[in-house]
Amino acid sequence: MVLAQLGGTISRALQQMSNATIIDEKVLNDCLNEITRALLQSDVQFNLVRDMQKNIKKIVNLDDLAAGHNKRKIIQQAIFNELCKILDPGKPSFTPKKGKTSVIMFVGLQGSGKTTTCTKYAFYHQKKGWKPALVCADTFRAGAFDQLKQNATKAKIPFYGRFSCIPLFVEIDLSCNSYTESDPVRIAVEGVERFKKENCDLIIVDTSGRHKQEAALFEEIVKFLKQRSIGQAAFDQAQAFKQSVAVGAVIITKMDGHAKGGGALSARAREVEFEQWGRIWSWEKVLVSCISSVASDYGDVHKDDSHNQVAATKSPVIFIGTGEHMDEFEVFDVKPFVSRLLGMGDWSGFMDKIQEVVPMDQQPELLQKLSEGNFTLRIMYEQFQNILKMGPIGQVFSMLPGFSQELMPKGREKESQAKIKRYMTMMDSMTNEGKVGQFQSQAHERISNHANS
Ligand SMILES: Nc1nc2c(ncn2[C@@H]2O[C@H](COP(=O)(O)OP(=O)(O)OP(=O)(O)O)[C@@H](O)[C@H]2O)c(=O)[nH]1
Repeated sequence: MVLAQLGGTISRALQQMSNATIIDEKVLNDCLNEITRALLQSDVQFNLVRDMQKNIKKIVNLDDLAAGHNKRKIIQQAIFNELCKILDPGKPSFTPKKGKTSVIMFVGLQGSGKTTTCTKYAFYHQKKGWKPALVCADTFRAGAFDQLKQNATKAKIPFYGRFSCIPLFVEIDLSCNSYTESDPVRIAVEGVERFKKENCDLIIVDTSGRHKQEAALFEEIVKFLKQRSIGQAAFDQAQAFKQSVAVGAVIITKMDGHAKGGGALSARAREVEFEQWGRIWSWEKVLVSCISSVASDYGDVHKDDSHNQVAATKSPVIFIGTGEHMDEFEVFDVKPFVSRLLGMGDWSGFMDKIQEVVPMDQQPELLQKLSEGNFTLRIMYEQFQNILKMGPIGQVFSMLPGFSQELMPKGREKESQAKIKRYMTMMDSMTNEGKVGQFQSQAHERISNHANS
């Protein structure tokens, strides 16, 4: 993962600077040059990197810093702040409110990862106590409905959609309320209405991917907007949004693999096409655009395209996709992200994860047991379970200071996860065979022998 390499290189440059006996101009320049090289290799725009270097040199004027100043700390802080500046769109992101219905429509180019990300987004919120639902309005790609259905079923999230591969209007009554229909607008409207009645607070609509060059870009979604009888006033208002307001938020997908994600994340506002997004925006509030950080996904589209797309939306990045699995999905928040990138950890994210997996009502009980020295095999088993529930362990560990993603490539991460599962199975069979007592008394015996010797 290029981002892991970027983080590793920057941390190493900082470490080398910290190890120097005296911080002089040469040490500072070496450190900045190393960071600059790493950022450019990750596709961050040249101008941004050049400005960053200039700003840091302005802030860290070694001649002016009196003796006694902690130069290392000042340089580190300046680098941290400048990296945050590069990634910060300077605009708050859209945040849906729990308990209040929000309809979120996912848009993006073909293959950017919309269907996968819809489920990740729903799953993430479901774990936090939301009531999400998925609507598949992608009737263009055969298999899109099946893909969403499969993912939704796995995550136990209600879904609505229709098969597009079977001839029009042949209605097949399935238990999942899905039958054939090729009009995505109708499907989306029906799905949204249905889940509103069921009091879902996060209704996520997956749409079909569009190729950048298509003339009828998002035409069906605009139709959808009209059909929603929002009234002329609202429609006019929506027109007024044209170009000035685009999508509510952006999710960058495929930040794993060979993506040079730095560029996609740091893209700045620029006028580009997709003007229709402005109109779509006011329909039921929010559009989230999925943008792949892998520029080659778009075939003949220019390499720089992922930058342009983020820029086009002028919207903040809210999540990043880091793999094909449901839990390979991370909140994107500039400061914690930079902090993790530099191996400085993200304690608030870590605590958030812990609270997600250890139910609030069980936390005092667990603490009580631990404080009494009452650590049993059962507790250990439950904690292993919790670790697995927290998501990919590389993702979790990267929230701890000193951890570098480089240290845990995906293969090794899976290996560790598999080992934990093996230990759990062993513990399970020990419990079932009543061997726990035997094991514990053996362990006690060994401990007391050790203490006596
Ligand atoms: N490595 C990686 N693969 C991803 C990620 N997100 C999606 N994918 C993969 O990208 C491919 C396309 O994803 P889809 O979700 O089908 O994309 P889509 O935008 O819905 O596609 P269309 O509906 O055809 O436009 C699939 O093979 C996904 O598994 C990610 O974050 N990392």
